Amino acid sequence: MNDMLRPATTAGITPQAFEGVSVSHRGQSLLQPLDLRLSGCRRTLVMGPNGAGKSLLLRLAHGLLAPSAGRVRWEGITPRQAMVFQRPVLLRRSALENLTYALAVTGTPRGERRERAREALTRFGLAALEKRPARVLSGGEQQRLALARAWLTRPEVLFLDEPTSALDPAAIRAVEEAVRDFHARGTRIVMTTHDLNQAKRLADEVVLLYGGRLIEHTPAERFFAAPRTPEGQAFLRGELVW
Ligand SMILES: Nc1ncnc2c1ncn2[C@@H]1O[C@H](COP(=O)(O)OP(=O)(O)OP(=O)(O)O)[C@@H](O)[C@H]1O
Repeated sequence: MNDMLRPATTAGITPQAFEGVSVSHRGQSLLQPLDLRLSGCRRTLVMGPNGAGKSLLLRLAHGLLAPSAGRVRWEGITPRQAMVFQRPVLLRRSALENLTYALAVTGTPRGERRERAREALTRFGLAALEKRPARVLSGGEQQRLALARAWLTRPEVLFLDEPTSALDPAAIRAVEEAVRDFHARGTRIVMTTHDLNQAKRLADEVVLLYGGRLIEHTPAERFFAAPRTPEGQAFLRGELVW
C-alpha cells in the first residue's frame, strides 16, 4: 500500500514536545520559554486573546517557524501533517484541480486522482462546484475545499489556525463537523479559536496563552468548570482582553 494512503491509527500518533521553546523578534519577546507536550488522538484547542501567541504556537508546531531558543521535536517518526489557515491558500485552478494536484504531490497514481478528488468534493458538499476556479469560491466554500484537500492526505495531525473566524454560522457548523470527522478517523487536532463556545463543543483539552506565556494546559472539562489560574478564570469571564 502506498505509504501516503496508510490509514491513520489512533494509538500510534507520535507525541510532540515543545522544550524551552521561545520566540523573539528584534529583541522583543513574542513567546516566552514554554514546555508543552501534545500526545494521543486528542483535540487540543489553543485559546487566548488577540496577540497571545496562538498562531506562533501553531506555526512552530507545524514547522513553519523555527524557535529562537529551545526545540520542537517529534518523539518518534514525524507524522503526516496538514494545516488549515483562516484564509485558505489555494491554487489558481479549479476546485477539482486543487485536489488532484494535492494527490499528485503525495504520490497517488494518476488514474486514481480524479475519482478520489470527486469523492472528497462530494463529502464536503462541493460536488457542484468542481469546475469553478478555487479563488472565486466563497469563504466558507474555500475553507471546505482546504479541508477536503487535507482529508485526502489522511493526516495523523491536523493543525487549524482560526479556521472559522471569517465564516457565517452554517459554514462554521460545516467546519466543526469536518473537525469531528477528522478526529473520528484518528487524527489529532490542534486548533486555535477565539470562540469559547466552539472550544466547549470541540475540545478534549485546552491550551491557554496570554501575552506570549503558556498559562494552562488543562483537560477541557476541568478548564470550563474551574480554571486553575486567575488568568483562566478571567478569560472565561471575558475579562482577559490583551
Ligand atoms: N513575523 C512577526 N514579526 C513580528 N511580530 C510578530 C510576527 N508574528 C507575530 N508577531 C507578534 O507576536 C505576537 C503573537 O502573535 P500571534 O499571531 O501568534 O497572536 P494570536 O494569539 O494568534 O493573535 P490573534 O488572535 O490576534 O490572531 C503578536 O504581538 C504579533 O504582533
